[in-house]
Amino acid sequence: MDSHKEGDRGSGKQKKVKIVFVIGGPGSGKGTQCKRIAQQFGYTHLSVGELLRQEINSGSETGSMIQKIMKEGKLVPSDVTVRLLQQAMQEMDSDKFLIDGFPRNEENVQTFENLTKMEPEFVLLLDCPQDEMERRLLSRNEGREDDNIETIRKRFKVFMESTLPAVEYYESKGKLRKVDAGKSIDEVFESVKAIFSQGKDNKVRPSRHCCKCLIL
Ligand SMILES: Nc1ncnc2c1ncn2[C@@H]1O[C@H](COP(=O)(O)OP(=O)(O)OP(=O)(O)O)[C@@H](O)[C@H]1O
Ligand SMILES: Nc1ccn([C@@H]2O[C@H](COP(=O)(O)O)[C@@H](O)[C@H]2O)c(=O)n1
Ligand SMILES: [Mg+2]
Repeated sequence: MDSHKEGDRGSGKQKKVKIVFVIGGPGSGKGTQCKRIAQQFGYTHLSVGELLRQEINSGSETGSMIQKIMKEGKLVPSDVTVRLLQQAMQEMDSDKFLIDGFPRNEENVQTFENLTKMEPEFVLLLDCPQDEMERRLLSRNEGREDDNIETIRKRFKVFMESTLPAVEYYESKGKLRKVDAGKSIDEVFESVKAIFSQGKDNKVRPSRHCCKCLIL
């Protein structure tokens, strides 16, 4: 896949595919905000966690490998994750994708760039204090196997150690857009809307501590 839709090749009309990544700690509200963004701004919402859970539910060998990793709060190898994501993107007739929960580490970034030859337009970071994320996950009640305190703590550690370096990569490229996600759903969406309405020009100034979650 490249940054132009396959079906447009040969017609002389090549449509550029727009990608926005949405990242943030576990429970920062990625899924909640993505649903609203998709509805209001016409994006196709793909949750990478959901794609991995679908693979688990398919009963495949890859699915049982993913299940063990998820239970431990760890990250699935990027070649597996990116191939599932690439397949889902190819199946959708869309030129605007909102990719929820990706990238989670620098390997995710490199594998995505290598396999798809695409880059995100920008990356939305939902920046939320850890105690608030923990409260939200413990009361989510959706039956997720990883919503227990042991796995939640492991997921926080992975976020700090593996995801934040990927956040910093996009910050250094001027592609990071950060919102305070510790507020109510409606208030967070107001900040998110401002970013999606302004598009490219709404850049954040680099800061020493790019993330509230850093201050534990
Ligand atoms: N701003 C908010 N204020 C209070 N509760 C929220 C807010 N945003 C989301 N929630 C609730 O917190 C829980 C986690 O939200 P959500 O599933 O959107 O997070 P997430 O970032 O996608 O988490 P995960 O990484 O585990 O998939 C849900 O029960 C959701 O309804
Ligand atoms: N890029 C990713 C995304 C997710 N995972 C694994 O799935 C779990 C759940 O993800 P959510 O986005 O639904 O929270 C996550 O804890 C990882 O185990 C992944 O490996 N790589
Ligand atoms: Mg989610």
